Amino acid sequence: MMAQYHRLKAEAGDAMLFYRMGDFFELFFDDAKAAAACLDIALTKRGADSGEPVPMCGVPVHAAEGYLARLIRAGHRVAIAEQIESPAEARKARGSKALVERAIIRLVTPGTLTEESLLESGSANWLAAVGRAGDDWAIAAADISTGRFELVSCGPGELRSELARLSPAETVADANLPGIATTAGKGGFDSLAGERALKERFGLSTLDGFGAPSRAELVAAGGLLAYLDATQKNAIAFLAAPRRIARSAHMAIDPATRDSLEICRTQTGSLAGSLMATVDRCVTAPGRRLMGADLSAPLTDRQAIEARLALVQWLHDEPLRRERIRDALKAMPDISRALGRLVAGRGSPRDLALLRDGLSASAALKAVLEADGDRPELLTALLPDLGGHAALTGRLGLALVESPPIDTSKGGYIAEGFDAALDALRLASQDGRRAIAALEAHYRDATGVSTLKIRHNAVLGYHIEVGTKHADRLMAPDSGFTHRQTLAGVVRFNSPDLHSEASRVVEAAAHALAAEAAHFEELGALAVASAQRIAATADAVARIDVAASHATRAAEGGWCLPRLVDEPCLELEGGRHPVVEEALRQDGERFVANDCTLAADDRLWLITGPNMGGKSTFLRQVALAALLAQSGSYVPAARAKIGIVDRLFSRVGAADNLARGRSTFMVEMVETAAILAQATSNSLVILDEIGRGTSTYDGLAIAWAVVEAMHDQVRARTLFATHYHELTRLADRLDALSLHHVRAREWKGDLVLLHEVAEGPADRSYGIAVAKLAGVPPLVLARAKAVLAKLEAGRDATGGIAAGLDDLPLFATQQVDPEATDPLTEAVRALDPDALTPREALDALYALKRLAD
Ligand SMILES: Nc1ncnc2c1ncn2[C@@H]1O[C@H](COP(=O)(O)OP(=O)(O)OP(=O)(O)O)[C@@H](O)[C@H]1O
Repeated sequence: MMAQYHRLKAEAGDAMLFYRMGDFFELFFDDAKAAAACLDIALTKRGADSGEPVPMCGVPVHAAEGYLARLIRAGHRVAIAEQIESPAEARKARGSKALVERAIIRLVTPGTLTEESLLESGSANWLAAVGRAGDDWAIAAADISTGRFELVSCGPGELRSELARLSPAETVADANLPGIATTAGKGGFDSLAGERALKERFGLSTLDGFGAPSRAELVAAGGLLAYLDATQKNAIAFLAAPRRIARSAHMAIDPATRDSLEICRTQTGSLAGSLMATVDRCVTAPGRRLMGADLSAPLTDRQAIEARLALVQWLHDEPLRRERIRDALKAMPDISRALGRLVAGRGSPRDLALLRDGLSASAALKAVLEADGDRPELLTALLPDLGGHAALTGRLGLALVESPPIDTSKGGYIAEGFDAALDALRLASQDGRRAIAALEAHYRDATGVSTLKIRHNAVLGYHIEVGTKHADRLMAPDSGFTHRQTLAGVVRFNSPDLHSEASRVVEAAAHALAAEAAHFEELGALAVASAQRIAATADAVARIDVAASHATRAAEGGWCLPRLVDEPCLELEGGRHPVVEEALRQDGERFVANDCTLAADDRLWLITGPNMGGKSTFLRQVALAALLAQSGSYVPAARAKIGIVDRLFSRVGAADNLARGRSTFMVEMVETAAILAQATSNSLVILDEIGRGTSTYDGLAIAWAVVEAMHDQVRARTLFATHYHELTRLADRLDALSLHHVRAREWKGDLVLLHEVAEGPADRSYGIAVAKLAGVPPLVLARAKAVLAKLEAGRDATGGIAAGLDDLPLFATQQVDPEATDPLTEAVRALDPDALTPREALDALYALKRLAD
């Protein structure tokens, strides 16, 4: 057995090996130690290997899923080694002491899960494979729990953003990718192998139907399919035809921006408090997953966005229609995941019932939608996908009981009346059970033992049981009973009549079970045959659910339909931050709405004002408005006009980020550099107190230069919040920059924050007033005031730290002029190598070196 174990363990590699022994999965050696610690189960010892006791632990097979979930969540991967023959078969084939043959039937990894209990219903579970061909990179991503399959090409700089959009449960690659956690792939990262695997998988002779994937995409797809084959073994993971996603089709949002805007998760990793949590009103699991995908990847194609918005508006403007449709949606179970399990061969009759109910519900939804004449285009396009399953639902409706069990071993999921032969078998088994009950009554009479019972267990099957003191009566040679077993307190017997009735029951039940299993297989195959169309239905339902959710949320919060335009502007009237607004409302406070009017000739807003004044909130609400609008949602504002944003950047100055324990200033500068390199004139950039993580002089200097570069070079719509009051001087020189501040007032010595964004610079900084608000002791406050007075007097006398900056040449004239020369260049140009002797050449070299020094 140990030899077999070691062979399987070698095949499992770094995955833990679940080794099936009867009713348990056993783990040995280091696997046992790691699993016992992670699962908090007993670590024992068994036998010896090379003279050492073998550490061991085990989990019962029927409860394995729960343990698997915990191991996967803790970052382990698990290989399942099953018995692939019964002990009887092993004995028959290889003698009485033969070892049962085992094989790894599946590698359970975070990116290849299909079980309900291992997955989050509200989010997709992506497995991503990264491929590369020369300078081109690509990601092939699959969620085999629902069959989604995407191919995305990207430049080397975009890889992280794309992975951040997908947020995969597992990423596989051929080699280590710096800064990205990956699992080693299982080969196949090769464009020819990829092409072959895709063709084979989808039964095609050419991939033109998939839009002729790029070489890098084929490399990625090859790696992905090889990994799926290696982990799923003989089961076929569910994959719909791949969708090629053009990188430019959605707003580029890099990982730092996603973190900072807390789109699907907060910075601490929770759903509560994220944008998703405040926006989501979906009533189906596929809808919730699509909502997450939409918010993670807002569109850039105006028409596509407007098509989504038209559907939302259609649902928003008619509350009764909306409620009718949401009611129909509520009846919809998660058919995508049920289908994923069935395709992978891990489905149950319960999954078939989910399909039956879900597909009937979608047909009902279709009827509700068709009752409305004037439909938006997107809905008309979705309608056909909602129906067309009548044959399948009809058959499932007849075949299955109302709510079938997940466990098939006891049968009972095929409905009465579906199969006459099955009904007859069930009847026979029932008759037999009734006959056994009659036999029990008869034996009680005949023996006079009123406590006599006919029982059933796995070892003896049906048997007669009496208390020890009555046993003698049945022991008599002519009693007609045969003794089987004596236990403390009871004695057990058999009889010819019982034996024949019991055989009838057992045989009929076994045949009934087999008949049910055959029906399950046939029905499963029927469902799997229409997998692609069922997946399309699930997608259509999800799209409608998302639109209904946006409509509901907009109606709840009084949000507006945004107008999208191509020119780079961003106008919000009465804009609000949805998450902060909700948090304030829970505390019974009111959110102060603010306007924003960025335009080509007023594209950089410099915002000053006291701490806690609402600068960060304002910045983020503008970014979120663009993100929501482009993902097809209404916007928390009274009016919104938004020029399509191609890339969104949000950076928070180092000091705000301290809790994350990085070398903060460095990170801030790296990220700022990325914005300066990547943002375009169609981007939206939010910079919150950039430069504050270093000394005042350095920080101001960097902030100053970044503002100039954003204004002159990048020309993106930019909101820049800062405490460096000195920056406001830039307004005199940069014509598309304007000054704004969050208002505050001091009233009877106390600071009142108004959270209103107004024009012009802040009159002063109020830092000490905020400190007072925070409860800094009066003595310290008094001292701070004295120090401040001294500093301000000094500043007034010298012009402050920014004195002289007004004389600085404009940023543009600071550029390196390619024509300008320096003495070293002139000296080099003056040399004529052909006219020099070796000795003169050496002298010239010394002269140049001196000049350089
Ligand atoms: N428009 C608003 N209406 C009502 N309350 C608001 C508004 N904006 C912000 N607040 C409240 O003020 C708090 C502080 O806001 P925010 O973090 O945006 O301030 P800040 O100016 O960026 O502060 P700091 O400079 O210290 O980072 C928020 O948590 C919120 O409770």
